[in-house]
Amino acid sequence: METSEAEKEMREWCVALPKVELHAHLNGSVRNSTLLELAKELGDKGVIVFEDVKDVIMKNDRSLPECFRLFDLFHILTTDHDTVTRIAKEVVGDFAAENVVYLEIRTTPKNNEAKGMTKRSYMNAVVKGLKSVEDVDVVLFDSNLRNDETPMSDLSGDTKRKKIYVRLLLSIDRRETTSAALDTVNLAMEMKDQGVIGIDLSGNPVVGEWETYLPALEHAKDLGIPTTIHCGEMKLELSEQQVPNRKEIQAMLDFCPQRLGHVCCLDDEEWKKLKSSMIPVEICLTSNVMTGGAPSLELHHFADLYNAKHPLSICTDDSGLFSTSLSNEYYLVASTFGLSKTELFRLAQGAVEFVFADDEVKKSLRAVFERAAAETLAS
Ligand SMILES: CNc1ncnc2c1ncn2[C@@H]1O[C@H](COP(=O)(O)O)[C@@H](O)[C@H]1O
Ligand SMILES: [Zn+2]
Repeated sequence: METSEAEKEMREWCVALPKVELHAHLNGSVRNSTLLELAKELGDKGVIVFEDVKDVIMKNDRSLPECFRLFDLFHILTTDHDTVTRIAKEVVGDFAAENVVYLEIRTTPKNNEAKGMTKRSYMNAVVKGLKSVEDVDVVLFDSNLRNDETPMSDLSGDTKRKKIYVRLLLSIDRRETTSAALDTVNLAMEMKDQGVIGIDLSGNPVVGEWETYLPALEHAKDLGIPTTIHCGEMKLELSEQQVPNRKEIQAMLDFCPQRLGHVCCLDDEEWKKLKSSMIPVEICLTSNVMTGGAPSLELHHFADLYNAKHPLSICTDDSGLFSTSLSNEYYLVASTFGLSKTELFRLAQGAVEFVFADDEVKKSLRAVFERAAAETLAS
């Protein structure tokens, strides 16, 4: 009984904690209730069989290959302009509700001729969703920065409107060609004044080759667009695939992106290289354990990197797909690795330094954490 009271108090503390989310895929962050509603609509139209889809959505344990099959299904459910707008709006609302004060959402711009969709129109639909959030102040453009210093997260839980900075990263899917990847980078450049500030490389790690995306990532670098790369997310079982995988991890580290995602399966040399690089790592505990990138929470490489004082940020990856939240991920850090509230707070605060937004935003976020420190750490 006592434990559950303590757990409840800690969980509430993690919700109240101001947080920075740097690794969240739009289509992986959709609420299950929304997916079910969309599936029902398509079921009624005879496009899919609702009962089959329902079971897949509600299933909890998922291997990485299953995740990618599921994403193909999600994309059938979500990929029309109005639905993209809806999910973008909901996802921002959900993060803001748990006191995320700065959010980088990443999403793969999609061409879909049948729906009259281009990568640009897909992104316009995302931006429309971000602009249509009603209950929360969404700050989407740097030029919109206001000078007021209204606390964005209110730890005493009063009714002040929440405020959240939102920025967009455009993902290159590993299934894409060099030219499609280049299109995505050029689109990011075109949409710089609409909250797009970075490029991500993601998708099924057993698909595609580093050399295919490299020209696009180099192009981003030339244009001064920051990049984050999914790196070493899972062990490749087949021996003939282990070679390119090792080569790929090396190449990714050599590329020196601004951040790396996951880094679950590095060998000793690569760990050394990563640690000396000081490239910040986006840590996704639940995701890695559910997809097998990490053997268990207790054995997750978070502990090693944290003890080595490597720059880290705690992230959800796919909060919908893995039924988690950023507050829950912080709770798991505390309950698994025994971090104190002060250490947890410093971890959340530290992530401010790794955001892709400009210095003005960073300054404002630092102030949010400074203000929150006294109250949060006193309790
Ligand atoms: C679980 N670990 C993961 N590893 C690699 N890529 C992932 C991922 N989770 C999500 N994605 C990438 O994000 C897309 C869904 O969001 P968007 O359609 O872009 O909004 C997936 O199709 C995949 O490419
Ligand atoms: Zn990811």
